[in-house]
Formats: sequence, C-alpha cells, structure tokens
Amino acid sequence: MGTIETEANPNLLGVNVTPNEDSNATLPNKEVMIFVLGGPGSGKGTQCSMIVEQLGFCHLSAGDLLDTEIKSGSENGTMIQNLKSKGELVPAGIVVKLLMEAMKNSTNKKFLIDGFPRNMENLAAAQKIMKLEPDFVLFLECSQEVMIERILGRKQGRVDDNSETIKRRIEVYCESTLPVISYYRSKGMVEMKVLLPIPCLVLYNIIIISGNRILTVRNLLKKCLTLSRQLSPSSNSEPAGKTTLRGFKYGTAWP
Ligand SMILES: Nc1ncnc2c1ncn2[C@@H]1O[C@H](COP(=O)(O)OP(=O)(O)OP(=O)(O)O)[C@@H](O)[C@H]1O
Ligand SMILES: O=c1ccn([C@@H]2O[C@H](COP(=O)(O)O)[C@@H](O)[C@H]2O)c(=O)[nH]1
Repeated sequence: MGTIETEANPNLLGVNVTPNEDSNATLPNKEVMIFVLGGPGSGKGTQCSMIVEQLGFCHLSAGDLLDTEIKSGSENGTMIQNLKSKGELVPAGIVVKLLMEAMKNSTNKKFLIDGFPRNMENLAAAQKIMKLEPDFVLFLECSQEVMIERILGRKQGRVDDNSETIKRRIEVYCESTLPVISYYRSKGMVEMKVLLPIPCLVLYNIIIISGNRILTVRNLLKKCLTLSRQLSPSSNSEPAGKTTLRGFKYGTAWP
C-alpha cells in the first residue's frame, strides 16, 4: 500500500517525535493491527471492549490515552484538556508519542487502535513516523442523530459530552476524519460498515483471527459458500462463484 501525499513533518506535529537511532520510533512487531474509526458516540469503545473480551486484543484508545495524560499533570495536560473540552484535535505528535509508548509497553501485540488517525496529519504521522499500517479499518457508521442521542445518554461526566462540544466534534469528524476513512476505503481497507443498532449484533458481524488472518463473518461466509460451490456445483442452483448471504441469521451459532 502506498503512503499519502501529505508530508508528515515532525516539526509541525506539536512534539518532537523525529526517529533517531535509539528512539522508540521503531515499533515492536505487531501481530494484528486494526484501526477502529467512526464518529463520536458511534460505539468504538463499546465494540473494542467486546472484541477485547472475546478475542483478547490490546485496546488502545487515543482519547483515553489523552485523558491519562491530562490526569498525569504533564506539561501538555492543560493544553490537551482545553482542546478536548472544545472538541478540537490535539496535535498529532502528542497522540503519536502516547500511542507508541503504549504499544511498546504492551506484551499483547494484537492491537485495536480506537479513534486514531483522526485527520490526514495523523494519518501521515502514522505512516511516516510510526510506520503503522492497519490490517484493516473497522468503520462504525452511524447517523448524527444517533450519535448525539448516544452521547447525551452516556452520562459518564466527560467534559466534551455537552451539546455545544458534541456539535463541534461532529463537525471535526465530518471535515477531518471522514477523509481518512475515504482514503482507507480507496485502498480497499475498510472492512465493514455497521448500521446495526445493538452492540452484540455489531460484534457478531465480526469474526477475527484465523492464524494472523482477519475475516468478518460476512466474508468468511462468502468464502465458505464459494468453496462449497466449487466442490459440488450441482448441489446449488446459484452459479459457481456467486455468493449469497441468504439464509444466514444473526444469533445463530457460528462454528
Ligand atoms: N450499537 C449500539 N447500540 C446502542 N447503543 C450503543 C451501541 N454502541 C454503543 N452504544 C452506547 O452509545 C454510547 C456511546 O458509545 P461509545 O462510548 O462506545 O462510543 P465511542 O464511539 O467510543 O464514543 P467517543 O468517540 O465519544 O469516545 C454508550 O453509552 C454506549 O453504551
Ligand atoms: O487521535 C485523537 C483522539 C482523540 N483526540 C481528542 O480527544 C477527544 C475525545 O476522543 P474520543 O476518541 O472521541 O474519545 C477528541 O474530541 C479530541 O479532542 C484527539 O485530539 N486526537
């Protein structure tokens, strides 16, 4: 996969993360890397928790790492808090540094990166500084009305869960994050869009890890159908190679 045209100039990223000989810029080998993207309140954290529970990934939420940084009282904490409370994005270099540290410290090398990259500058930093490419991007599509309803219903006391900031977060998502999703889509890396209303059904749409391969239930089913038709084409009225999802019911057990 190629990289984007935008130059990730480390000097413009807010923090010096220029790779050097002994820096932590070289990330340890990852086994699997999934980026989880979607609008605010689309369910990224919820899905990640379920994937962690069921499949044992290391979940790294960029937003949570920033919260930890705020609480640590670091020199960047106040600036991060201000940006977050306004719904604005934090400079890429800060997020990149936090993510790299967390990845390096994790013994679990199956990563779910939640809420990053958020804009094209983040994407350039991920590619050029972190040398980070996802195996695929899980995109949780959700209408703005549902996102707003979910955030207002969440009641976790977040500084950015108020009507004014939610409006700005959605604007930032549309202006800055959707182009990232379009980029990955243009590379054929957006594995799924999810419109399902119930968290467990969303998770059920995913089946992960067969060796180091990642397949959605949908794709796995397509492959099985294709294979079964190739093996005994006469047993099926549909043309060989054409797959259908007819007959698949959510809630039925998948081996
Ligand atoms: N599929 C779903 N159906 C109904 N409610 C959901 C679903 N997924 C998540 N929720 C609820 O919506 C709220 C927002 O979900 P969550 O915190 O996972 O979103 P998020 O994308 O991580 O948000 P943010 O970007 O603001 O951190 C939570 O209260 C969660 O319980
Ligand atoms: O890569 C990132 C991730 C997050 N932010 C800031 O944090 C908040 C909340 O993020 P969630 O992922 O929705 O919890 C976001 O609005 C940004 O202010 C960021 O700047 N960069």
